[in-house]
Amino acid sequence: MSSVLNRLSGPADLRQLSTDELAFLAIEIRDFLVRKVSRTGGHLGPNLGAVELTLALHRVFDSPTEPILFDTGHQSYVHKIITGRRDGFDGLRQADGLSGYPSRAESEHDWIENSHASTALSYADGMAKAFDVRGARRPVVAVVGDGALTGGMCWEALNNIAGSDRPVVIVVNDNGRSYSPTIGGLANQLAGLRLRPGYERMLQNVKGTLERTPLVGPPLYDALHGFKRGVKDLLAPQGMFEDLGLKYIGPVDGHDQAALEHAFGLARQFGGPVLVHCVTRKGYGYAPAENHLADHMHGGGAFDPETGVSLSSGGRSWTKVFSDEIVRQGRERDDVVAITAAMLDPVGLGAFAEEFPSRCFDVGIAEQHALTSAAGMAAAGLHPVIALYATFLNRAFDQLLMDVGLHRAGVTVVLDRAGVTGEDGASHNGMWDLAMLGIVPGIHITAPRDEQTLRTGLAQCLDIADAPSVLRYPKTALGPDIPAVRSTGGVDVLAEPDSGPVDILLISVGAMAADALAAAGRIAEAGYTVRVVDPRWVTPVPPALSALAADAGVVVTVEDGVVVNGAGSRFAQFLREGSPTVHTREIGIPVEFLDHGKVAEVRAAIGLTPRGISRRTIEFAAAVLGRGIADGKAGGGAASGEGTVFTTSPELSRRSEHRPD
Ligand SMILES: Cc1ncc(C[n+]2csc(CCOP(=O)(O)OP(=O)(O)O)c2C)c(N)n1
Ligand SMILES: CC(=O)[C@@H](O)[C@H](O)COP(=O)(O)O
Ligand SMILES: [Mg+2]
Repeated sequence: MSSVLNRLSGPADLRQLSTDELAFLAIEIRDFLVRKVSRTGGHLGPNLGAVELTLALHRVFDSPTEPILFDTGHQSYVHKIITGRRDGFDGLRQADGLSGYPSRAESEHDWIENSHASTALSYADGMAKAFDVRGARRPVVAVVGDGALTGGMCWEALNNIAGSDRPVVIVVNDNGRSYSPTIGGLANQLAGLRLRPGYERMLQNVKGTLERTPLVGPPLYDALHGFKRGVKDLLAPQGMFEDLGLKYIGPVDGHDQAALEHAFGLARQFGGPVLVHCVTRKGYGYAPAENHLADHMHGGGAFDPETGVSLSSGGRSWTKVFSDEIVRQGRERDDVVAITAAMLDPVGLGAFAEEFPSRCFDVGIAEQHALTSAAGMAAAGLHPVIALYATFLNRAFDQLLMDVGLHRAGVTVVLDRAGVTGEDGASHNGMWDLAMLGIVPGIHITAPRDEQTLRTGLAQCLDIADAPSVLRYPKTALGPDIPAVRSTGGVDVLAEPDSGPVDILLISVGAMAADALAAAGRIAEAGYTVRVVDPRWVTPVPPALSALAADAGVVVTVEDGVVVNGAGSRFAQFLREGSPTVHTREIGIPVEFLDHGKVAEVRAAIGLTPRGISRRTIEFAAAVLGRGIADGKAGGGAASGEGTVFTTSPELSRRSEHRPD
């Protein structure tokens, strides 16, 4: 059979295909996904599991008029292939290339693009209400994973959807996994339903026989139709959904094209809120993914398509250091417990869970619940450590503020993927935590710059029993330790000229230290004296910053977080209280949604590089200190000297020769 994939230009073409052509297309798509994603990296497992489901949806529903929404969106590659974007996969998740999630800029078939889980049902509810108000009632389809279904917003939406007569079609893509097996009562309920995948097929056979039976057949089928509810209750107790007022169809074999299309046809015909329970397998059709027990190749970088083995080296990572340190702490303190929101291994809690199975809790994709549940644990005498990706804390701000902060609960939140994360696009950058959390009364926030300060910082957080504490670090590779030249009042001085006052105090937040030091080298070459410090704690602001600022002409902060109300803003406000005339400048991430691309590319685009930091710092110093960049070499200002003697720790000065750009 000649390629079907190559002659596919849009969903309408799907409806002309024969059963055999569809089956062949599914094979071609799987082969395409493995070939492309093996080169670019991405979410292979989820998409291999959604091939037949997505094909069936586009054959039964008329996208984009009848919207098809993907919760989280990481499983929408097949949808993209079907909707004319096959040729873009060589640039998947790359700057100016195809997004790894739905993107309204890419296609009219993409209605939503937030990669935070558990939102699709709410969007669907809203759209269905809008179509109603506009007198343009039509089905809205939301594909939601069993993992996403553990998120609270789903149940808020279900409450609204089930209570209406609007045609919202909820397609549960149930593969039993988030990254690891999905947890909780809902998962058990779905698992119970999954055990009977033959249910729909059995029903089809009965229906077919009865329809062929003249006279008694049809009325008997109607009777059976009523009985079907009973049969299902017998075969698949699914009262949960039907008691909510949702019609339940399933469980359907999520890889049986005909069964899927039949079920979606029933759902479309029903014309009201309906849930179709599709049982799929993550990684289906590609043995390395099916056999990858950790997460069925849920996500990740480039890999060998023959074996599925990752091509990226393990190497040191912030996550691995946290993973090691939390186990160490867990051995010393039996009050330390850990919480993950369905990301046990990605956030580095796998080792802790293995050593302390009774002290590690996976709450599902339920960050809000994680925070308040942790507050409950703290109230009962434990010290919980919640490990999240920074961006996913956004939705749990009120819980952190009120349920933890107001209650002065000793809860530690460890934020991985803080700062620019790059390839996962706008909604995955961990860029809002410093700006968001600084307003929580009593909160303690630390940003380590290396392994040593991560370990120390975590231990210090665990010693805070009467307030929330937060420790945050990035996705980027973990470099060598950056020792301090000296410390003053808890503030680490990383580099300074040999003598006293300086033109510029450069405050580096957390993992920006290496870039800040590289920038300082450039600044010194421009003839300015500069002291680089790491305050270690963003809040409470270390008082020693005041004296350091008093000894500088200008103060510049650099952080991997939004620059409005970020750490720099807080330092500036603190310093102004002590010295109203202090000149401060903040360098960080602009208040924008950043397009996907490699971390280095995104940082370069926003000037968060040694070159960008030094340029903006020098411009600011020149403007305030009254010296043009050219004559900056003349020294003057708070300190002078031809060029600048620039003291860092010995090993550091060797390294700064090879400064990152
Ligand atoms: C609020 C939020 N928390 C965590 C994540 C990280 N995350 C991305 S996909 C995923 C698992 C999703 O499982 P499921 O919905 O079952 O989809 P599947 O990958 O199985 O198709 C998680 C936890 C996220 N995207 N959003
Ligand atoms: C959708 C999803 O799974 C995200 O949470 C993201 O892909 C995580 O990626 P990293 O773990 O590579 O940062
Ligand atoms: Mg799943």
